[in-house]
Amino acid sequence: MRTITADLAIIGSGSGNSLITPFWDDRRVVIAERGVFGGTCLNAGCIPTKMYVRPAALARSPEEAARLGVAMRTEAVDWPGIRDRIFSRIDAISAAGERYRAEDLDNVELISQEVRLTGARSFVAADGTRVEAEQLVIAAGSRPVIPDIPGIGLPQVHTSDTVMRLAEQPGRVLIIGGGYVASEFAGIFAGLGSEVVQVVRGERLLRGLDAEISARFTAEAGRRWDVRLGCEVRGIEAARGGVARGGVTVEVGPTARGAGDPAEAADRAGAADRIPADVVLVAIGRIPNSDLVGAAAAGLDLHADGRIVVDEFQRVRSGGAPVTGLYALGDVSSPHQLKHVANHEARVVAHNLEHPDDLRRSRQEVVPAAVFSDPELAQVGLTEREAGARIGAEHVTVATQRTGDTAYGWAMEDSTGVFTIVADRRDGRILGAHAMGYQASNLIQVVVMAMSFGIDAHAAARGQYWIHPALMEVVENALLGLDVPRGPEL
Ligand SMILES: Cc1cc2nc3c(=O)[nH]c(=O)nc-3n(C[C@H](O)[C@H](O)[C@H](O)COP(=O)(O)OP(=O)(O)OC[C@H]3O[C@@H](n4cnc5c(N)ncnc54)[C@H](O)[C@@H]3O)c2cc1C
Ligand SMILES: NC(=O)c1ccc[n+]([C@@H]2O[C@H](COP(=O)([O-])OP(=O)(O)OC[C@H]3O[C@@H](n4cnc5c(N)ncnc54)[C@H](O)[C@@H]3O)[C@@H](O)[C@H]2O)c1
Repeated sequence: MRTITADLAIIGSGSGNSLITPFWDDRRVVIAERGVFGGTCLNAGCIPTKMYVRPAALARSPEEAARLGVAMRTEAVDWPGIRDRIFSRIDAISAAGERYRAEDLDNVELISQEVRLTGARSFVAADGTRVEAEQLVIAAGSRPVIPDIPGIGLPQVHTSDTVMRLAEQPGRVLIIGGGYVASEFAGIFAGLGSEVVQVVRGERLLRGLDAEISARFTAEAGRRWDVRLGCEVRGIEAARGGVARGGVTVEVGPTARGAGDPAEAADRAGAADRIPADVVLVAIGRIPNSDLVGAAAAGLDLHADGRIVVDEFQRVRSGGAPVTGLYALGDVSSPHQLKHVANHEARVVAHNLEHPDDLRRSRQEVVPAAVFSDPELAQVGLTEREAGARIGAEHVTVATQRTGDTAYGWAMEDSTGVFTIVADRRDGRILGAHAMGYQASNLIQVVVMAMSFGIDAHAAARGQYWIHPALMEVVENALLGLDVPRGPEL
C-alpha cells in the first residue's frame, strides 16, 4: 500500500480547504474528503438555505403588501426552477474547487475517501493509502443527529443534507426540532406555500436565545405555521393511500417527560395525533464527526458531546496537553457550529501552521449568530439574565426598542421587530444584543462592532451620525434607552 509523506495533511474540505495558502506552494499537502467537496456551508448549509430564504420572502410578500395598500398575488412557486438555480451555482463551485485541488495543483493531493487517524499526525484512507504528515488539521465538521424513532429510515424522511434537493415542493412538511435548522426550514417551506407542522419537545422555539425573543418568536411562528409545543414524534409510517405522492403518517403526542404524576404521564402517553405529511425533516442538532476520524482511538481528548478538545491556539489536546503540529477547527471542535467561527479559526490555524513559533489565539469573546427564519433573529453576547449572573443584576441596564415605534417601522407598518441591548450601567459597556425582525442579522452588526472595539453605549449612540430615517434608528434608539453614563457628543 502507498504511503504519502506530507508537510501538511487536512481532514475535511469545508473550512479546511482554506488552509492551503500560497505558503504551501513549494510544500506537499494532502487533503481528505469523504463527501462532497467544499463541506456543509457550501453544499448543504448556510449558502443553499439562504438562497431559499429569499424566494420564500418574496413569495409571502403579498401579505405585507396588503397591509400597505398594495394588492399582490403570488401566482406560483417554481420549486424545481429555484432548486436548479441554487444548485447549478453551488455544484459548479464545488466541482471547480475539487478539480483545482485534484488536478491543477502539483503539490496538493486530494484523497476522496473517508480517513481515520492512525496517530497524532497520520491517517489511513479506506483504500489503505497511508499519510504521514509534519502537521495535521482535523476540520471534519459535524452531521445531523438521527433519532431512534420507528420509521426513521423511510425515504420520505430527510435531513438538511437532502431536503433542499427534493424533486418537487412538498404539500405538507412535518419538521422535528425547535432549533436553528428546524426554524429556518419552517420559514422557508411556509413562505413558499407548503403547509408546515413543527413538532417541538419544549415550550418554546429556539430556547438558546434570549427568553423574551424566544417567546416572541414562538408566538410569531405559531401565527405563520402549525407549531406543536411540548410534543414528540413517536413513529412514522408509510401512508396507505390518501396522502398525495406517497407520503407518510406521523404519530405525534405530548412529551411524557415533565409530567408530574404517573397518571398524567400515562394520559399523555395515550394521547396522540396522526398527522399526514409528504416529507419529514429531522433537525434535532448536529454531532461532531470526531468519531468518523477515530479521534478517541488516537488518544485525543474529547468533550462529553464528542467535540475534540482544543486550546486557545486551536491545538488539539491529548491527555490534557497540546499535541505539537495537530490542530482542529470548526464544528468538530467548536461549541458554536457557525461558519464565521470556523472561518476565523481557519485563519488562526493557517497562521499557526506557518508560524509555529509565533502562535495566535482564536478570539471567541464576541460571537454573533442569526437565524434566517420568518421573522429573522440575531444575537450577540449575554442575555439580561446571563449579564446579571456575571456582573450582578443591579449593574445591568436593558433597553428594548420596537421597530414599529421608529420612522422606518411606520413605513413598514411593522408589528414584529424588536431590538434589545444589555449593558453595564456603571460604564456603558455593551454586553449583548438580541433582535427579531426585518434585517435583524444586519442591524446587529453595529453592536457587534461596538462590542468588538470597546465602544461604549453612549459613544456608539451619540459619537456618530445615524442616517434618518433608516431602519438602523432602531439600534440608535435602543442604545439611547440604556441607563448609562453620558460622555462627549458629536
Ligand atoms: C442547514 C444548515 C444551515 C446553516 N446555516 C448557517 C448560517 O446561516 N450561518 C452560519 O454561520 N452557519 C450555518 N450553518 C453551520 C455551518 O454550515 C457550519 O458551522 C460550517 O459549515 C462548519 O464548517 P466545518 O469546516 O467545520 O465543517 P464542514 O464544512 O462540515 O466540513 C467538514 C468536512 O469533513 C468531511 N469529513 C468528515 N469526516 C471525514 C473523514 N473521516 N474523512 C474525510 N473527510 C471527512 C466531511 O465530509 C465534510 O465535508 C448551517 C448548517 C446547516 C446544516
Ligand atoms: N443561521 C445559522 O447560523 C445556522 C443555521 C442552521 C444551523 N446552524 C448551526 O447548526 C447547528 C445545528 O442546528 P440544529 O437546528 O440541528 O440544532 P439546534 O441545536 O439549533 O436545535 C436542536 C433542536 O432539537 C431539539 N432536540 C434535540 N434532541 C431532540 C430529540 N431527540 N427529539 C426532538 N427534539 C430534539 C432541541 O431541543 C432543539 O430545539 C446550530 O446549533 C447552529 O449552530 C446555524
